[in-house]
Amino acid sequence: MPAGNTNTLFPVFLKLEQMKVLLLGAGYVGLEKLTAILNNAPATKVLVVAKEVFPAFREAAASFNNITIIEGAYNADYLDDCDIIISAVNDIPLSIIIRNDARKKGKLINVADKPDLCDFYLGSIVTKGNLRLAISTNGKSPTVAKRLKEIFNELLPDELDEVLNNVQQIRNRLKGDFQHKVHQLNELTKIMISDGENNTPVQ
Ligand SMILES: C[C@@]1(CC(=O)O)C2=NC(=C\c3[nH]c(c(CCC(=O)O)c3CC(=O)O)Cc3[nH]c(c(CC(=O)O)c3CCC(=O)O)/C=C3\N/C(=C\2)[C@@H](CCC(=O)O)[C@]3(C)CC(=O)O)/[C@H]1CCC(=O)O
Ligand SMILES: NC(=O)c1ccc[n+]([C@@H]2O[C@H](COP(=O)([O-])OP(=O)(O)OC[C@H]3O[C@@H](n4cnc5c(N)ncnc54)[C@H](O)[C@@H]3O)[C@@H](O)[C@H]2O)c1
Repeated sequence: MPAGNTNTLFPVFLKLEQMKVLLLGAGYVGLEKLTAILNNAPATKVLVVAKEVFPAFREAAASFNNITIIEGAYNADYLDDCDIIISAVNDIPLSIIIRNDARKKGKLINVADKPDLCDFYLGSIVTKGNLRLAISTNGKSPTVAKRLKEIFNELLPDELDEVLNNVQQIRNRLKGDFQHKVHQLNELTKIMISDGENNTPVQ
C-alpha cells in the first residue's frame, strides 16, 4: 500500500437504472437520497417503504413512474426483491436491525449518515455531460465533499463533453491493432496535460 493511503474505499460507477433500489424512510434524509438517485440515474426502479411519507418527498417522486411508494412499517421481506438498499429511517436500533437483515440476505446497504453501518457511501457528484466525478472524503466531511463539487463544477469547462464526443468519434475511426490505437489516443490527448506554454507534459 502506498505510504499515507488511509482511504481504502473502492470507487465504482453503478448502472443503477438496471437495478432495483429499496429506499427505507421518506422524510428529510430519505428525500436527499431520492434526489441523489433521480439526479444521477433517473430511470432507476425505486421501491420506497416508509411509515410516513413527507409531502415534499411525495411531490419529488410524483413525476416519476419508476418510484413506487408503500406507506407502512419496515419488514425484512422487502429486502428480497431488491439489489441494493438505502436506509433513512431515523431510528438507530431499527437501522442496526435492517443492516443485519441485509447482511443475512447478502444485500449491500447504505444507512444514511451512519458510516459504521454502511457497505458503501454516496459521493458528491460533478457532472459535465458524459463526464462524471464522484467525490468522497472517506466519510470525514460531506460538507467538504459538497464544496469540492462546487469548485470542480466551476473549474471544469462545459466543452469537456464536446472533447469526449470528438475523441470517441476518432477512437471509432482508428484503424490498426490495440497498441497502435492506444498510442494514437495518448498522442492526441497529450495537450490536456501540457502547460500550454511549450507543450511540455506536466509531470
Ligand atoms: C456526499 C453526500 C452524498 C449524498 O448524500 O447524496 C453525502 N452527504 C452529503 C451531504 C451532507 N451530509 C450531512 C451534511 C451536514 C453537515 C455535516 O454533518 O457535515 C451534509 C452537507 C449538506 O447537506 O450541506 C450529514 C452527515 N452525513 C454523514 C454524517 C455522519 C457522519 O459524518 O458521521 C452526517 C452527520 C449527521 C448528523 O450529525 O446527524 C455521513 C455520510 N454522508 C455521505 C455522503 C457519506 C460520506 C461521503 C464522503 O465520503 O465524503 C456518509 C459517510 C454516508 C452516506 O450517507 O452515504 C452529500 C453531499 C451532497 C452534495 O454534493 O451536495
Ligand atoms: N433542513 C430541513 O429542511 C429539515 C427539515 C426536516 C428535518 N430536518 C432534519 O432532518 C433530520 C430528520 O430527518 P430524517 O429523514 O432523519 O427523519 P424523518 O423523521 O424526516 O424521516 C424518517 C422516515 O423514516 C420513516 N420510518 C421510521 N420508522 C420506520 C419504520 N419502522 N418503518 C418504515 N419507515 C419508518 C418515517 O416514517 C419517515 O418517513 C433531523 O436532523 C432534522 O433536523 C431538516
